[in-house]
Amino acid sequence: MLRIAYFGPQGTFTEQAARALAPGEDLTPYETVRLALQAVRDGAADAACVPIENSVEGVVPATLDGLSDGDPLVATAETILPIHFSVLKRPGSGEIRTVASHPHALAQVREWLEANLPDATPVASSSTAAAAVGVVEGDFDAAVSAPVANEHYQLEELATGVADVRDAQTRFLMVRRPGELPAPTGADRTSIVAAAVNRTGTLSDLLVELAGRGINLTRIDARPTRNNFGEYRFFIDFEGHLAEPRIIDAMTALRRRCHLRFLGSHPRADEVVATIEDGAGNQDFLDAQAWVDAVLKGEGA
Ligand SMILES: O=C(O)C(=O)C[C@]1(C(=O)O)C=C[C@@H](O)C=C1
Repeated sequence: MLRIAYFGPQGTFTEQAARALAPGEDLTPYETVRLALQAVRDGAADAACVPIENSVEGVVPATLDGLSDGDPLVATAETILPIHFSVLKRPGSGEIRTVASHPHALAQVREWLEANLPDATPVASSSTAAAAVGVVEGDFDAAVSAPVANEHYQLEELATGVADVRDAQTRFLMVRRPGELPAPTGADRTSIVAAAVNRTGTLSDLLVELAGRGINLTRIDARPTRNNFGEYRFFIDFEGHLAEPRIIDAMTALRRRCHLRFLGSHPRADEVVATIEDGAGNQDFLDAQAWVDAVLKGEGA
């Protein structure tokens, strides 16, 4: 049985994602994303499930930072969950003066809170489930949690199906120590961290390597390196798999231009097939290489 670390405690959206990605495996909650990733680095877990990106609030900074520092980890699978919340309180409790949740969750219910609990002070907690635990323990009056949190904690639903934006979604990754990559499917995502020198046009130079090969980006984020003020790392996700000739061509070009960390190539949860422009397919790259090889051997010109 695989040992799966996940961003907990029990009752987070991440636990739901871990159950979907690793059904029947041995799941262990960790209080922070960093600790869940550390468990994999230390060998205490075979893989970790962590949130990466929400359709309303954007990336989860703790995950980006946790993947770019420390020993390398690579994503081997992803899942996307619909996100709507339940607001939980202690059974029979009175006035709601504080309402706690993960900052990403609070940001997704800001309008609902203004309309329904205008006098309650929002308080950040380490996760949506940690907020529910805090309500049980009397630290807060209400928690904005995943609906499944109600199965773990003895709380009462004040409201459910709460979301400022309908159809909000969060994408989660399963990450492991580097090893064999999942096979390409044609609907894959590759993730890298690029640390380029601070000079005019540096980001544009990196993006040109991808755009020039017809590779479609699915996300780009910048995070400070935390060493020198104003110095950033770029987190770039794009369509395709490292095993494809067109992606190999792009990655070798990027590797010459900047320091790269590979964060994985794996099937996309939404199964969206990669956009391939005319002349930019894998066979085009193979044909071009075969022509150069023939010229070198004196078999063509
Ligand atoms: O706190 C949780 O339940 C989580 O799994 C984290 C998280 C996030 O990091 O965005 C996951 C999904 C929701 O968008 C809100 C919180």
